[in-house]
Amino acid sequence: MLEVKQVTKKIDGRPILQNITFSLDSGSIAGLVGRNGAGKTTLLRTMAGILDPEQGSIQWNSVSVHSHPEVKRDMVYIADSTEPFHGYTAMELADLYQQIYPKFDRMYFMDLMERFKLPFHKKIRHFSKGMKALTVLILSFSTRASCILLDEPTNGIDAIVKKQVLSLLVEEVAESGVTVVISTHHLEELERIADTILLFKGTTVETIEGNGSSGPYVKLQVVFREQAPAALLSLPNVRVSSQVGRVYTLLIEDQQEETVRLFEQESPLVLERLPVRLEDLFTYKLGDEHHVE
Ligand SMILES: Nc1ncnc2c1ncn2[C@@H]1O[C@H](COP(=O)(O)OP(=O)(O)OP(=O)(O)O)[C@@H](O)[C@H]1O
Repeated sequence: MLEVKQVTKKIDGRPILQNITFSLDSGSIAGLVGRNGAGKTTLLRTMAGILDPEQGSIQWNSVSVHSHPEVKRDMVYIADSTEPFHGYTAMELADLYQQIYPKFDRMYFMDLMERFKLPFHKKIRHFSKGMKALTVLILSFSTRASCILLDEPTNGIDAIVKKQVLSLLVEEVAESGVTVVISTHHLEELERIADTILLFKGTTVETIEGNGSSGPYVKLQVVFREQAPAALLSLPNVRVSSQVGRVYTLLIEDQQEETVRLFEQESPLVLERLPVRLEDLFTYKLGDEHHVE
C-alpha cells in the first residue's frame, strides 16, 4: 500500500503541495490530474523520493521512502521527458536498470521489446515518440518494482500506440498487482483504466474513488419552457457546464435527488440524466481555478 500523509512541499518558498494525504491499494491504477503547473510532477517526484517534503511522509508498505532509501528499489519513476535516455540503446538501458533494480527481469524486457517490434541496438534518440513511450514503459515494468509512477506516459503518441501502452499497463496491473500512478491531461484514457482519481485542487489533492462516473454527482440536460430559474441555477451545488439557448447542461454535487426534484418542479420541456464524465468533474472542480503557470 502506498500512503501519502500530510505532505507539504515548497519550491522557492512557494507552497506547491500542502497537507496532501491519500492512500492507494496494491494492484490499483490512480490517475493524477490537475491544471498545468498544479504540482503533479512535484508530487510524483516527492513520492519517488527524489524531492524531500518539508513535512509529512510517503510510505510504501509502511516503510518511509525518505528515511529508508532502499525502498526506492521497489519504486520506479518515469519522467515526462525521455531525453536522459536518448544517448543509450534499449539494451544499454536494460543493463543500467539491472544495476539499479535488483529484481530487473531481463527475459521479460526482451520478450516485450520483441512483442512490440522495438529495436535493441538503436539509440533511443532515433526512436519515434511512440517507440520511446513504449520502451520506457517496458523498462519500468521490467524493474519488477511494485510501485510505478509515470509522468504523462502517453504524451504525443498516436491513438494506436496509446491503446498499446494502456493495454500493457492494465495487463501488468492485473498480472503482477503493481500499483501505478499516472499523471496525465488525457482524462478520457483514465476513465477506462483508473480505479482512483487524484485531483489537484489548489495545493491539495482530492481523492475521487472510481473514475468519476459514480459518486455524489448527477449530470442533467434541461430544456426550460421559458425563463431559466436563476435561483436554482445559482445554487451552490449546481454548476452550469454549458448553455445553448434554452438548453442547459448541469452538474449537481450532493443533495442530487432533492435538487433534481426542484428542477422537475419547474416543468421543463426536457430533463434528462447524462453519464458523468471525468471531464465534467474536472471542469466542475477546477473551472474557477486560475491557470497557475
Ligand atoms: N525546479 C523548479 N524551480 C522553480 N519552480 C518550479 C520548479 N519545479 C516546479 N516548479 C513550479 O512548481 C509548480 C508545479 O510544477 P509541476 O511541474 O509540479 O506542475 P505540473 O502539474 O506537473 O504541471 P504540467 O501539467 O504543466 O506538467 C509550477 O508553478 C512550477 O513552475
